[in-house]
Amino acid sequence: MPTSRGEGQEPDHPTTTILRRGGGDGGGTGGDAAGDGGAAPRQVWVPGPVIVGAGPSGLATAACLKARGVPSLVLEKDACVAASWRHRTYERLRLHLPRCFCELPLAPFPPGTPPYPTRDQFVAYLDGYARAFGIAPRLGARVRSAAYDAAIGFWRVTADEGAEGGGATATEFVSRWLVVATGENAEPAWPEGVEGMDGYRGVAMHTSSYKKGDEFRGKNVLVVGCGNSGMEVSLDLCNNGAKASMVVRDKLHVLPREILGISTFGLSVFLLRWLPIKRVDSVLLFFSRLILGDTEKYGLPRPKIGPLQIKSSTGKTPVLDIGALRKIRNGEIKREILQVVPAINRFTENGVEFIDGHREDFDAVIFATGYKSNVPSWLKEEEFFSHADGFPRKPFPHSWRGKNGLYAAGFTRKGLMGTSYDALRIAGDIVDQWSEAFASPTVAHRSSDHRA
Ligand SMILES: Cc1cc2nc3c(=O)[nH]c(=O)nc-3n(C[C@H](O)[C@H](O)[C@H](O)COP(=O)(O)OP(=O)(O)OC[C@H]3O[C@@H](n4cnc5c(N)ncnc54)[C@H](O)[C@@H]3O)c2cc1C
Ligand SMILES: NC(=O)C1=CN([C@@H]2O[C@H](COP(=O)(O)OP(=O)(O)OC[C@H]3O[C@@H](n4cnc5c(N)ncnc54)[C@H](OP(=O)(O)O)[C@@H]3O)[C@@H](O)[C@H]2O)C=CC1
Ligand SMILES: O=C(O)C(=O)Cc1c[nH]c2ccccc12
Repeated sequence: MPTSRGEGQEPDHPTTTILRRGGGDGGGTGGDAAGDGGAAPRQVWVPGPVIVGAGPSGLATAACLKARGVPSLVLEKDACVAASWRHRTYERLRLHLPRCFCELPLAPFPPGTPPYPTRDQFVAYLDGYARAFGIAPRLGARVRSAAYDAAIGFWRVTADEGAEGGGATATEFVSRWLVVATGENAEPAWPEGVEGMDGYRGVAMHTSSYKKGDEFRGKNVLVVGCGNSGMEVSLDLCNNGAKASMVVRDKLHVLPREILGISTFGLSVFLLRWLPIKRVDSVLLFFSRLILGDTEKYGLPRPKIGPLQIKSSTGKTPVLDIGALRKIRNGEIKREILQVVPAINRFTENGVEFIDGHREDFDAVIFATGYKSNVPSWLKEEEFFSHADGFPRKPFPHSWRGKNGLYAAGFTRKGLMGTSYDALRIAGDIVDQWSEAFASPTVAHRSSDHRA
């Protein structure tokens, strides 16, 4: 194993070693010198990969590495693992794909888990997963920059720690490998060009902050956006006695969650083994019409291209209906169909003005306008990751590996199945290099000889 030049082991992460502390006090091992205003960040050498993000993708990658004897250091900005699921989803959320497509490698869901696990069951599964593989991420470590240092052949990853207490401490982690696992849904996407939000007297929020419908009982709520979040939040509002209206700005595919008792997703995966994607789309649309009726009649016209083709080319997930469509049909969820972008022109004091000029009062406006990657805000690399959207430039199945030890876990636009694929591929690739490092004196020498 490559050896370190550092002074001592970090107590909570035995895989890391302090190389140098801020302010140039090369000899100290305590935390005293770290984070002095303006001082260089303290440095920690990480023998295995640095993984950014302790969601399903980061945990799965760390577990696959651990199972094959390679340590890693997971950096997580929040105070817990699975923070997106725990803190940025609503209470009644269930996985919309059956559990067999959402399991992470090497660990099935516990017996008794229902076919579509609830959010709390999924979070408990992820907590147990981290425990089972002994993954103890460095929590409260927000990565603010990462760059490859070609001169030494290592990644320099800088994280701010302890920001909650006021004074953030910067630490630079130095590693041969960097796994980006910050997620496709790292930040809420707000529509641009909607003015007047400051003067709006009601509640304006993104679906990532929506928890439950009770708070909106009896209220008039506008949901902007009609993906799975918009549909499910509208349904939850409706089930909790709120009056929901939904902005639908474009055509979309709504599919039943199940067809003939089989999950629509499972059926798709099965059919794709035998048929081209276009034919599978035809089958799905045939059954969807049979089960849901003609969605155009309810103001939800379908795009010309099929749902799986759209998912595969743009990443846009079809809506898997869990009951909202019936509410739309019954008029319990009102549609504000507006084909123009942006659909809302501006906020008024008590509601919104739509692009066609009509105004309506709303007690709350919930943006279900999706998410974006945050990779461009911190990764100083543009060959593998696109700066425009923060995704790898190459689509699945080539999206997992870049150059110089850079990897992406969970950017396949294929949900948790994509996460498992990435984790296994990435771990396999790093394990091969790790084994070579043991065998080859050159690589081992290069690692151990590094002085930051
Ligand atoms: C509401 C919702 C429901 C979904 N349901 C399903 C489903 O049923 N089935 C399915 O297959 N997929 C589903 N998805 C897709 C979803 O993206 C994945 O399921 C999964 O959460 C992706 O895991 P991840 O680890 O890649 O990202 P995340 O779970 O988002 O984890 C990323 C982690 O990185 C951390 N992080 C971000 N930036 C930094 C930084 N700069 N420094 C340090 N840490 C950072 C975050 O705090 C977070 O903990 C759903 C998505 C949403 C939004
Ligand atoms: N139960 C579950 O498992 C759930 C899973 N999810 C998953 O989470 C991910 C994110 O889903 P979601 O949050 O719905 O995001 P999506 O990106 O899937 O959907 C965003 C929606 O907002 C619309 N939109 C964006 N900007 C505007 C605007 N300015 N005015 C009007 N409409 C706008 C989009 O329209 P357009 O299409 O025209 O761009 C689209 O309908 C998906 O992968 C989804 O499948 C989400 C909820 C529940
Ligand atoms: O939940 C999501 O958004 C997913 O990405 C899961 C998913 C991947 N491919 C699909 C095709 C149809 C519906 C959901 C998905």
